Amino acid sequence: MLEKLTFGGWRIAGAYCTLSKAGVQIRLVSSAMDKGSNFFFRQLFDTVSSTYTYLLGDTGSCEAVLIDPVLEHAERDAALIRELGFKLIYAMNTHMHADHITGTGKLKSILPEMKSVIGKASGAQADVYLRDGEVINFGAHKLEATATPGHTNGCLTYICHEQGIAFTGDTLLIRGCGRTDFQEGSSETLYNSVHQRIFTLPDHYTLYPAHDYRGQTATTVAEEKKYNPRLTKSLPEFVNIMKNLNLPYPKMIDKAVPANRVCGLHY
Ligand SMILES: N[C@@H](CCC(=O)N[C@@H](CSS)C(=O)NCC(=O)O)C(=O)O
Ligand SMILES: [Fe+2]
Repeated sequence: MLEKLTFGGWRIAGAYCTLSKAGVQIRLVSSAMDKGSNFFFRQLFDTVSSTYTYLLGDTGSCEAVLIDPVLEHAERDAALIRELGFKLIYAMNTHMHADHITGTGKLKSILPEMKSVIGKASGAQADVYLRDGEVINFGAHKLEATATPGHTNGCLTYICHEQGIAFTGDTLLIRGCGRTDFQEGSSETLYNSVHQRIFTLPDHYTLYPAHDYRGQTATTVAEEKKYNPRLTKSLPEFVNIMKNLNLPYPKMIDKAVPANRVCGLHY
């Protein structure tokens, strides 16, 4: 339900996000990406796992989707969604995470009308399973699910062509990429996914990863094609780099993977 607040004759109304008085309307919700297309974008962060969660909305219909929510922030995310007057229709994961428990299960109990979404090849439970090329609609906007396996089998990149943006999960990180040494990791598969499905997008597309560990927020296809220190290399060089990353296992992996297999329903 859209909350309406009034003060001095002015009225604030939900995700239409207008301030109105005597026929005068001022738009409140704006976004760095708003090109007059009713597209709302907000990047949220979890400092513990360095995970980005993305809230996307259609300010005309008020329908919204959340990408990669984190369990510990389900209340924060639900409060923001309510404040802005959005109706969450999908909480989607880019893959079955190993470093944190997804917020989708808890969000379902707070906002029961929403559906959880994950790639069919992830092997995880959800309300909606996506395969390569399938599309999620929210209001007038679309996200295309593109299979980008390699970090895990079920990794999906969600692309919004109309805005020139893509959510790459852990497949492509800013000047990096997802590790390939656990779950169903395969360096060759990840390399091919990035080169065939992400680097073939237009150069200007902005890429939003599921994590960043160095304080960066976004990148572009052109930047990563030029500066990614792993993926600009040949396939054999890339495989060798990945073999020698020697990263410690994520602290939460033994709790997170079983919980995420049921989309965080039992946490
Ligand atoms: N230290 C963190 C885990 C960090 C980590 O392994 N990140 C993953 C993405 S989460 S599955 C990764 O792929 N990193 C690639 C890299 O090059 O850093 C923890 O303990 O949770
Ligand atoms: Fe991951």
